[in-house]
Amino acid sequence: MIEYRNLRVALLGGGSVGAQVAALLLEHGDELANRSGAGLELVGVAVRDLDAERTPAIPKHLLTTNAEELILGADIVVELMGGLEPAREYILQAINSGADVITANKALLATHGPELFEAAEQVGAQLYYEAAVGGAIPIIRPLRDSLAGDRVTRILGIVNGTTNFILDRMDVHHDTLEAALATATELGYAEADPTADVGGYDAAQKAAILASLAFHTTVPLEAVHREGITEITAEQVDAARKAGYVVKLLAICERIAIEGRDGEYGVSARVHPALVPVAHPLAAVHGANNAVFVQAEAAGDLMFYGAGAGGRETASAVLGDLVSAARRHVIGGPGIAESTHATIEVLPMSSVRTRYQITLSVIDEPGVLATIASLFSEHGVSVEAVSQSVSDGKNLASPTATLVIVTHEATESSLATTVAALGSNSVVSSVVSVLRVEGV
Ligand SMILES: NC(=O)C1=CN([C@@H]2O[C@H](COP(=O)(O)OP(=O)(O)OC[C@H]3O[C@@H](n4cnc5c(N)ncnc54)[C@H](OP(=O)(O)O)[C@@H]3O)[C@@H](O)[C@H]2O)C=CC1
Ligand SMILES: N[C@@H](CC=O)C(=O)O
Repeated sequence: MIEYRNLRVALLGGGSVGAQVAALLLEHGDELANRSGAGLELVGVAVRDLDAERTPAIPKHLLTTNAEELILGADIVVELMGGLEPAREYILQAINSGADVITANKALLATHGPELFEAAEQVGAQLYYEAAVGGAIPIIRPLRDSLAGDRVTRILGIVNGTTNFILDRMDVHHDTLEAALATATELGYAEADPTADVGGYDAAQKAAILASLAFHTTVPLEAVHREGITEITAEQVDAARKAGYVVKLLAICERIAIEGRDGEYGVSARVHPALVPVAHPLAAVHGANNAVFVQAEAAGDLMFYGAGAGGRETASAVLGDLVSAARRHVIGGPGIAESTHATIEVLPMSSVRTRYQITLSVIDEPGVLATIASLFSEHGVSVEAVSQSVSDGKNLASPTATLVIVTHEATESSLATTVAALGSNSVVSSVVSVLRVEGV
């Protein structure tokens, strides 16, 4: 039997993820010690309510409400409380007392990442955050280490398990958004405040983290364009399916050429619902799974897929970080600096180019199609396909028809002016919906 040196592990949070981390750490301690070269001793779990029921149960003697005391003397601090404060304060306390830190807190990293990385660099500590994006999927390490020698050009993915679960339920089981969210919450996928999921905030935080890492810069959270799924209706999901698409909440981070500045590039990051063709691999991502496509100049296309949320699944990524942190303690040496010091221009949403599907309710009379087509062309947006459904016959005095128009790639700004012109034209009764089309 090998005698290992013990590392003291303090866990902050014993909720969906924290309780699973504690259980796995206690169950698999010997195996983890063999892989790390050090024993991992769980010295305590900080929570708010000592009497709350936990699944799986955490031994009572490990629970404490005194996080600050727990951090003192820990070699590794695992932050799984969520939220900005006091998580930020505790992480800084841990770093400054010489501990390595593991966190799954994307909200904190997207908001205060530079401050935390800087603090860690100052004292030679390491901040690990594999679980912050994509749950169980290894995506942070591949971007930070495996692809460090390549140039990433695009990331396209589903990075929020809750919204994917909801949209999938709406599509496959015809659940309402509210019913599907209640199930996602029960299953431990949703954030403490699920507005973070359905409003696209959680995905935007993950997009900021991925873009910063992939493009070796700092992409502030405020620079990520964000739209959630709260406006997506059952009718849109059904209509999309009939037209050969699935609605997904996507995060897209791109390195794009800056118009009018030869040879110069900027980056953009956006989160919004989009239509994905049914044949695209992202359309087959069901439940709370996530999938991230990474395009890099030399590597080409890579796809990362798996459980994007869930306590036990996410705990797997946290334990991977724990083993890495323990190995670093055994081997010694400085931490890996986050290479986000370069400043690359973050481009506004108006400069993004993509395709769109616009659904219009129009007056059903001769010449309307020609008027609509000329409005698109006047604003520099090229139409790829048009389909028209017959008048509903409800109002015979002024019959209407539904036009579904799919465009070629256009900039957001030209699409916006086109939609404004359509909305104010007398042949258009209403602009029913505008959705971006991705993954074509
Ligand atoms: N759930 C998931 O699928 C995933 C979650 N994450 C991230 O992991 C982190 C944890 O998520 P999750 O486990 O779902 O969250 P939970 O809300 O289930 O758990 C939070 C835990 O932190 C404790 N806590 C909160 N505030 C304090 C405080 N001020 N002092 C002491 N303890 C505190 C709570 O104590 P008490 O139980 O007593 O209330 C609870 O045990 C979050 O950052 C989340 O974004 C990342 C990937 C996936
Ligand atoms: N609420 C998040 C949890 C994981 O990050 C999600 O649904 O993806």
